[in-house]
Formats: sequence, C-alpha cells, structure tokens
Amino acid sequence: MPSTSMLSFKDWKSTPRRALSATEIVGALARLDGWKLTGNDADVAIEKTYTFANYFETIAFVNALALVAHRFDHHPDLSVHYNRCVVRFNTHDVSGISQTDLDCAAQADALLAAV
Ligand SMILES: C[C@H](O)[C@H](O)[C@H]1CNC2=NC(N)=NC(=O)C2=N1
Repeated sequence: MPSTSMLSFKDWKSTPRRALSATEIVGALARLDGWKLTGNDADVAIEKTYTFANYFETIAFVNALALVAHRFDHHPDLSVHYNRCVVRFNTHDVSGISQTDLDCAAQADALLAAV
C-alpha cells in the first residue's frame, strides 16, 4: 500500500525527469503567478520573489518550503532577506527546467494560498 505520509517522497524520486523545451516553459510560466525564467545554459532557472511583512513570516515560509522540497526531493536555491525570499528551481540532472520545477513552483504558491 502506498505511504500516505506527508514526509514521503519515494513516488517523486521514481519519476523520470526531462528538460522541457522553451515553448513548454513559456507556456507553463504563463499559467503560474510571478514566476520568470532567469539565467541561461546550465544556470537556467525559474525564479520568484515572495514578499512578507517581516522576518518571522519570511522564515515561516522558508520552513514550509523545506517540507515541499523534501517531499519532492527537489531543493530550491533560496536567497533569504528580512521581508522577502527569492526562490529558484532548476533540475541538475537535465541541466534545465523539468516538470518537477513547475510542480514545486505551484506547491510553493499553494503554501501561501491558504493564509
Ligand atoms: C539524487 C537526488 O534525487 C537529486 O540530486 C535531486 C536532489 N535535489 C534536487 N534539487 C533540484 N533543485 N534539482 C535537482 O536536480 C535535484 N536533484
């Protein structure tokens, strides 16, 4: 029986990842709020800046995002400031952007949809 633990990520680890095409990335970003493409070649990533009222809220978001990263076995680069956090996702295995990056971006947004 599959684990229903919120800490489980084995289903995601078994999902093969492939680099999305430029057309696929542009189409997907149009359906996400505030995410943009940055960098190029091996440094390409999708990025969003989340702003908060204060440091406590920023860190609470970072901690919640850590759970998403663990579940997906996919870990964003974070730039943490007093009232904002810059989140960057890319997929090392494919040297580009994969569906996992987009899924994690949507999950990051969903963390804030409830508050
Ligand atoms: C072995 C492990 O699944 C991989 O190294 C994972 C870990 N976390 C990751 N995080 C990100 N952002 N991109 C990856 O390609 C990636 N790969």
